[in-house]
Amino acid sequence: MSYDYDEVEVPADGEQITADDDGSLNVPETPIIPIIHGDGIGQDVGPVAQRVLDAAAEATGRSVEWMRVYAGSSAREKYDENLPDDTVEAIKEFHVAIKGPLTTPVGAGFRSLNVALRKKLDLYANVRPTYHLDGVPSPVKDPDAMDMVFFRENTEDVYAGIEWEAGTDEVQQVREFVEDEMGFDDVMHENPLGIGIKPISEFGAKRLVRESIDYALENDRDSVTLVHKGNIMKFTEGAFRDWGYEVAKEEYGEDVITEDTLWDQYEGEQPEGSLVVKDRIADNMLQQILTRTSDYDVIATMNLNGDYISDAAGAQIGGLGIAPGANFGETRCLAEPVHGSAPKHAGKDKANPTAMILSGRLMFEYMGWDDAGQLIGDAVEEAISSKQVTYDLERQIEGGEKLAASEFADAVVENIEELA
Ligand SMILES: NC(=O)C1=CN([C@@H]2O[C@H](COP(=O)(O)OP(=O)(O)OC[C@H]3O[C@@H](n4cnc5c(N)ncnc54)[C@H](OP(=O)(O)O)[C@@H]3O)[C@@H](O)[C@H]2O)C=CC1
Ligand SMILES: O=C(O)CCC(=O)C(=O)O
Ligand SMILES: [Mg+2]
Repeated sequence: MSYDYDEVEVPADGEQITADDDGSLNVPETPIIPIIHGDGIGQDVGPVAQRVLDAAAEATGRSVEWMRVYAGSSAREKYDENLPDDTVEAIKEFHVAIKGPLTTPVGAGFRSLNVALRKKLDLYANVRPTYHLDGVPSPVKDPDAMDMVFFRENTEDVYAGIEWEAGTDEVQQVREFVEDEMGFDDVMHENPLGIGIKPISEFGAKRLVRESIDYALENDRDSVTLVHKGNIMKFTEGAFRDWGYEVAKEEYGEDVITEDTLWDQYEGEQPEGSLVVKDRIADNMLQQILTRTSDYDVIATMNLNGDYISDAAGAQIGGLGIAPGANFGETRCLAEPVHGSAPKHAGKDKANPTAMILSGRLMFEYMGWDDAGQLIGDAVEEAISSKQVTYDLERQIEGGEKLAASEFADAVVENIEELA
């Protein structure tokens, strides 16, 4: 196969992951995997996570040929742009990739490159499994009760970036349309004001909810909860809830029961092996994850709610340094931690690489490398439970040994070699 990239060097060794028409992946023993190290602490956690993933691959008789691709500051240096076509094309072509965080300026400047990647690659499900690792300090009494998997719609909502800046002709045009043509003539305060639009489609909602139910059924989970603010945003978040229930009722037959049916037919006692689909209003849900943690399992929600709730849930299992994630589309995966580029900690070799390492675990699992994934999880847990931790956990663990990001990765690699 020949590739036509401007700046990306395709490794001479290694093979491409390919996909069949039925959506199954063909993963060679030496796959080429694109990696974006990321901005800010991405410079620290990206390369060291790569080292841990190498060790796990090697310990299970495989190897990864990494292919550096660029976005954010690294792309500005190489290409003088934020998100080169090379990067998008490489991830498209090679199917499975991993990235560190990318910085987005607040209030002005370019739009999120993270969102752009998800949209351009149609990675519609942002999946964030949130579970407690042995030995990780947590602000809650029973951190093990947190074992949720967040499915966040990744391509629409106010996150899609349809908005107009205060003082522009465009915002005035939209204002006049909304007031004069649509009849909302007594709703907005006087200028200056900014306006944004929140698109939520049946297509987007249904494919996300479908993905979450499939996951729940395959993994013997007890429930999928649709999280929305549909009492207020009736035709967007309320519609998401309604479309979600439609998928559950129309596409899964008796495999799935709704919470209403659970009460009407089973007096609230969930039948063994069943999957219940329920819904909760988003503000209530943010307290329920703390007060009734074990009642929730798989969560399906829209882009902005999913962003907020996954950081909040991450705090319950020890903070953002620990929380992994991955974006999925048809035959594609782009793994990335929940956290951002944490600029104040950048370049100090101190940020916790666990979230990036465990995102790599998700990527390996997507590739069918479950044994390598398990090894990574065990090796990380072993390091943390023996109190070898980075600054974020050390400040909460009595007698903890504070390690640099690279030293923590060394400890995990050592554990991988011992456990293998
Ligand atoms: N997917 C992506 O690429 C994302 C990008 N971003 C972008 O990142 C930038 C910074 O965002 P910000 O709101 O500060 O959120 P961040 O997630 O970058 O950081 C917030 C805080 O979380 C803690 N933290 C985050 N990551 C780690 C880690 N690996 N190890 C230890 N602690 C960690 C730190 O807390 P403390 O200082 O208390 O130790 C840090 O100050 C923004 O430009 C934002 O747009 C944000 C989220 C996701
Ligand atoms: O794109 C960004 O800068 C922020 C995105 C974010 O917070 C997230 O996806 O969790
Ligand atoms: Mg976020």
